[in-house]
Amino acid sequence: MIEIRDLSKEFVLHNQGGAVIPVMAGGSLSVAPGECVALVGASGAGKSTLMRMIYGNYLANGGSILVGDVDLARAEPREILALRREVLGYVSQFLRVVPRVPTLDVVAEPLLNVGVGVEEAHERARDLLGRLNIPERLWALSPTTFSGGEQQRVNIARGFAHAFPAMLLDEPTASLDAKNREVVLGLIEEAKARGAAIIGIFHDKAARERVCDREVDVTGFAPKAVA
Ligand SMILES: Nc1ncnc2c1ncn2[C@@H]1O[C@H](COP(=O)(O)OP(=O)(O)OP(=O)(O)O)[C@@H](O)[C@H]1O
Repeated sequence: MIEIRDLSKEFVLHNQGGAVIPVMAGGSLSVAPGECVALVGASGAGKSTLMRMIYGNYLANGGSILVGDVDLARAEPREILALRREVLGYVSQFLRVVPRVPTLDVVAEPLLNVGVGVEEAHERARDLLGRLNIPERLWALSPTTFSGGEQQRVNIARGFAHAFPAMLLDEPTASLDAKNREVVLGLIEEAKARGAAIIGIFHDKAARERVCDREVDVTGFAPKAVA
């Protein structure tokens, strides 16, 4: 489902004399439906950079990143937007929303975007918000004033609303209490069981060991030392 081949990436710092920072050269990784792969490696190894390239936020310098039949290293912006709507989900660490939109609509929106009816979308949103212990009295309010933990859980509910065939998870259990951490691990397991291919960054080692099938150390994607 996700097939990365011979990926390379370097950053050029135009405001610092055009300094070139090579981050990746020859990275390859493949994730099958129903599989969860954890990206590991020391701070600065390139985990976030790889996730951003897969999501189409950073452009690769070489190689290919196939998600389904779209190559993110070459795709047009409209193809990337369609892929993000239908195929590739991304659960970031922080919620970013349009102000004044009620929480229930924030969570239901990804379903409405793929053509699910309002009733069904709201039903799924209510189910997720309930499971993630967001009190019902908050569902009609915008999450902008919610606590950090509540916003994170709304973000997770939104990220898991549509059954994306491929998902990127950036620290999905960070700073959650034990009860909600358990709910999120359950959502990840359900996504795997329905065939989602998942790539995640999990600093929570126990979570990683429970839901991930293998670890890939992105240090191995670093450019080999050049003389
Ligand atoms: N936008 C950018 N411009 C320039 N350099 C960048 C940019 N983003 C990342 N880098 C560099 O790429 C390298 C990899 O960074 P990245 O954030 O991907 O690491 P990481 O493995 O996710 O680290 P951490 O675990 O600390 O989040 C670092 O050397 C970083 O300085």
